[in-house]
Amino acid sequence: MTRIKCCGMTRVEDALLAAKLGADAIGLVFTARSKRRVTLAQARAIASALPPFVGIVALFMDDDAELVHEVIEAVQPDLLQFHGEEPDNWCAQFGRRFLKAIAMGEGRAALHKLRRYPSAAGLLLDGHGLGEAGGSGKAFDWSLMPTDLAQPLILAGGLTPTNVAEAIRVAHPWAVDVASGIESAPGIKDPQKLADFIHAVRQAG
Ligand SMILES: O=C(O)c1ccccc1N[C@@H]1O[C@H](COP(=O)(O)O)[C@@H](O)[C@H]1O
Repeated sequence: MTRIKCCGMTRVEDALLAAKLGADAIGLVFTARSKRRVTLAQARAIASALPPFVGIVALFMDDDAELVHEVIEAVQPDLLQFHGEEPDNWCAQFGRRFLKAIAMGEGRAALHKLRRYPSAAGLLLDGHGLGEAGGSGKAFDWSLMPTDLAQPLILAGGLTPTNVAEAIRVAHPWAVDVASGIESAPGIKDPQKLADFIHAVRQAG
């Protein structure tokens, strides 16, 4: 079964709907580089409303360690996600499980970076280019998804209710991660797209 993370939640009602429809995790974005950035107060409200067994992932992109510490203290996320050029030892300094995102916009050239994160609990392959922020709706060539890595791989970038089944068929990821493909505006989730996305993933197996 392919796990599902719905990223860029800014409203309690959207996070609750994702949980009700069967999302395994929701993502909260804290980096100032995002249109989906949440305040600590928003994040706390979403985190405390979520039912049990739905994970909370806190996303950063080349941010100060101080911000990461503040979020850990205030929100108690289950996982951290680092989306920038943070090295493995920097990501590991918080003593928390983390996902490391790799910008696959560079194509095959980005693949060697996957070996640089032995401490990561999982590797997230996203469609954006080096230096660009994620959450852009850009897909990459799913056939580049490696099959020989020990860590679970999460597929992200430009996934939608329409293309996610094909993405799973080609890439066989442990999980899929979506932000813009289930939105009506940045940070505002569309209930129908959310339902269609989760249904499409569950049908794909
Ligand atoms: O969502 C954001 O605003 C964001 C900002 C900076 C770094 C990462 C971000 N989101 C991540 O990007 C993937 C792909 O997004 P999309 O589905 O292509 O819109 C998303 O799942 C988040 O993990």
